[in-house]
Formats: sequence, structure tokens, C-alpha cells
Amino acid sequence: MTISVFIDGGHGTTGLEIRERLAERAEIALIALDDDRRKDANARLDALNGADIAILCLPDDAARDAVAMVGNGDTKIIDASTAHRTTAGWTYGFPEWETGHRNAIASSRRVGNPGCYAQTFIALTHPLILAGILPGNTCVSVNAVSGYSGGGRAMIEEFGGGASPTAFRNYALPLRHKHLPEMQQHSGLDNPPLFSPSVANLYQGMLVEIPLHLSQMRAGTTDSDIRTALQERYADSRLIAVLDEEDSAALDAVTIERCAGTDRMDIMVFANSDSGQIRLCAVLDNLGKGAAGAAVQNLNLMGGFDEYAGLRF
Ligand SMILES: NC(=O)C1=CN([C@@H]2O[C@H](COP(=O)(O)OP(=O)(O)OC[C@H]3O[C@@H](n4cnc5c(N)ncnc54)[C@H](OP(=O)(O)O)[C@@H]3O)[C@@H](O)[C@H]2O)C=CC1
Ligand SMILES: CC(=O)N[C@@H](CCC(=O)OP(=O)(O)O)C(=O)O
Repeated sequence: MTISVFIDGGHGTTGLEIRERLAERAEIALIALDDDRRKDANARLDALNGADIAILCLPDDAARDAVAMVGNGDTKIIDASTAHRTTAGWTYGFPEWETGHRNAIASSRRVGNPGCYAQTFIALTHPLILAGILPGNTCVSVNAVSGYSGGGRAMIEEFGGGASPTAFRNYALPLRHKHLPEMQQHSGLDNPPLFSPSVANLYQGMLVEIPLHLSQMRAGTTDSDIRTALQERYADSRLIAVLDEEDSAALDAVTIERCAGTDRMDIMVFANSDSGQIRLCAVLDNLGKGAAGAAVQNLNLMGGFDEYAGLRF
């Protein structure tokens, strides 16, 4: 079976990454618009409505316009922007979220591809909330650092392809990052987390950490309970791995590059049993499981292909 796929915004950072993953696949016919027609409304209308699946790699407003152009047509949509991640009627594109969620994505016509930080935060917290280990009313903080490609073309220019003298900087200082609604809704927390993102002078990669105290959790919880809850949730995933206690303890440090160039996410639980302090840690590629890899995984499910076809391990 061959399906046709149109990547709207296919010349941007995320769009190009997705195209690279799909270009070699015989079962996918890519609909392409030349550079001079890629913003032409009529050309986009035809391409969007002629595709079995459209992947939107556009700014939020342009993504909303694209969805309106398809209307109630037959084209299935995966939106990589922030526009529809918490919208009623859209399925959140994190297949490992809950049991049965792969099927929900496979049968959906509208999938909101997750934000890189948000998905990682949700990956670390949602299983603990489901297991009753982390109460929904806990006040949670999350610290993260991304490669500069996470900010798309504008941030790639800001960092001058690595030539910038800035090695590392934080941002989102008014504490209103656009991923907060998504983080709250799909983690199951009562409140948004206190989110401190930052960006480093490397192209791709991401490290996300959640500091927690065992005293915030269900009485008697140990780091081993946390690790087990995460391992059980992701046992059937080939992309998300939760390191066991021995492998985590053997690490002196976790680098942001650990999963760069792949579509994997590695999760570690670090603990001091004397102080009852925990660091939940996840590493991925902002362009991999954080964007393009996730979009291809969702496309595979929606197109009836092997979930992991074309993905990088
Ligand atoms: N980069 C990342 O790691 C991640 C990005 N995303 C999301 O994916 C989406 C795309 O981001 P990213 O690839 O980084 O951004 P880029 O800025 O690199 O690419 C966006 C692309 O969309 C094009 N575009 C803008 N407006 C229109 C329009 N009206 N019609 C057609 N094309 C248009 C741009 O063209 P031009 O440059 O000529 O304006 C550009 O090619 C965003 O919503 C972003 O939030 C999601 C997860 C991670
Ligand atoms: C480093 C950087 O700037 N990252 C982006 C998020 C990247 C991402 O997840 O994409 P969405 O824009 O689709 O949510 C930011 O913080 O706005």
C-alpha cells in the first residue's frame, strides 16, 4: 500500500528532518512544492487536500490556516506546531502515553504532535501519577536544556550555526512558556509545573530534569518504585528506555548529546536514599523524538505501517 504525504513547511527545520526520514520509503509518495510555490495558498490547498496525510511544520497561525483549508476533507493531519496539542477533538501524539493510546492515534484524523519539552515532562511524570506515586496536586519544577535547532530557523540564525559567543542561556523568564498547558493537561497534574528552559550552543539534543523529594510522594515510595513504574509504562517501547538502577548508578554524568541523531529517549532515576532526594532525568533529540521522529512514528501508526519504520535507534 502506498500513501501520499504532504509536508507543509517542508523547507523548515522540522520539515526537512521529516522529509529525510520519509524520502527513502517506497510505501510513501511525497507531494512536494517547489520553493517558489511553497507559500502559494492555491498550491498548498491542492497539496493539502490531495494528500492522505498532511504533516504541518508551520508556525501556529499558519498551521491553523492549513487545518481550515482541509476543512472536513479526507486528509488526515499531524500538526507539529503548538496550535492543537490541547484542542478538543485532537489526539495527543505521544503513542507511549497510556495503554491503548497507539490505537487512538492509529484511528485518529487529527493528531497534535507533542512539544519536545512537554512530551519529555509528561513521559517522566504521567506514569507516576497513573501509578498513584505522585499526587496530582504536587508542585513540580522542571529544568531543561535544548540544542538551538529547537527554536527553528530564527534561533539557528541567532546562534550563527554555532559561531555565537554564547555557550548557554536561559529564557522564558516570565514563566509563561507555551508548553505549560500541554504539560499540565497530559501529565495529569492539577497545576502547571515551574518550567526553566535553556538553550546551549549545540545544534540538536535535549536534557530534561525534574527534581523531587520522596516526601512529596505517596508514603513509603522508594526510588525503585519510581523506576519500576516508568519501566512498566515503557516496557513495550523500542524508543523509550528506562535505565535500571545499576546502569544509572554507573553514570557520573549525563550529556545532552547522548541521544542526538536518534529518535530515542533515555530515562534515568537518580536518588539519594539518605536525603530522600530524586532527580528524574530524560535525554532525547529535540528534532528526533522531540519533533520529526515523533511525527514519523505517528504517521506510521496512522498509515498502518510498522510503528518504527524509518526511525533511528
Ligand atoms: N525545531 C524543533 O525542534 C521543533 C519545532 N516544532 C514546531 O514545528 C513547527 C515548525 O518549526 P521549525 O521547523 O522549527 O520552524 P522553521 O522556522 O525552521 O520552519 C518553518 C517553516 O514554515 C514555513 N512557513 C511559514 N509560514 C508559512 C506559510 N504561511 N505557508 C507555508 N510555509 C510557511 C517557513 O518558511 P520561511 O522560513 O520562508 O518563512 C519555514 O520553512 C513550529 O510550529 C514549531 O513550534 C515542534 C517541535 C520541535
Ligand atoms: C530551544 C527552543 O526555543 N525551543 C522551543 C520549543 C521547541 C518545541 O518543542 O517546539 P514547539 O515550538 O513546537 O513547541 C521553545 O522553547 O519555544
